[in-house]
Amino acid sequence: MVTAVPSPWNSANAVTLARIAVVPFFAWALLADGGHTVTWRLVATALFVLAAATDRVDGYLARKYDLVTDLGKLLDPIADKLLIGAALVLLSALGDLPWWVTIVILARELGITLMRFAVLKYTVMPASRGGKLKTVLQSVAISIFLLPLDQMPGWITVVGWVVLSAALVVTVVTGVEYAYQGWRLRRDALRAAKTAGQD
Ligand SMILES: O=P(O)(O)OC[C@H](O)CO
Repeated sequence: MVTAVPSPWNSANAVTLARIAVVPFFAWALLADGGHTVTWRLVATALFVLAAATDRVDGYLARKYDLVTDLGKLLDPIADKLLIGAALVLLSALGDLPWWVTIVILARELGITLMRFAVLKYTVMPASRGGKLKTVLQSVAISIFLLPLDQMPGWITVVGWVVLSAALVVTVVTGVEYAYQGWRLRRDALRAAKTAGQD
């Protein structure tokens, strides 16, 4: 029996592309009026939450309607990184998040993205369960830091830091796991090529 290969131009990937399309609007709302007015911060938070929530929708559509494609596996983490990266850089630029947090997270995300492209000749490395958990934790933490925290009870900032700390731990741990997985893929491919050369 021949199994039909889904087209990469499907509804799941369209949702992923829509997530990328929201990024400039989110950035514009966050920076509007100097970046610290309550209304615009709430608009930016709403846009971010909406876009971040689509991360569940594209995965659901892909699995339910057999729309899992290599393009989707590659594009989904990139869309998340663009949204989360924009939020982190802008929050740090506005003085609402320490730069070291943004640098640690972006270094991991950029490194893993480069590695995903480097191992493409062997396989497409999809998001792991840990990677998905990391994105959820990062998104929840960022949603809290996007809020006009100076106008809100102090405990919300404390919750934000607790979630962000958990996000940082999972970010680093899954980064190391992916790096190990990538290294093993390359090692096994080199071994196989060497064995084939000896035959
Ligand atoms: O940790 P990554 O790079 O696999 O990214 C995970 C995705 O953002 C989950 O949707």
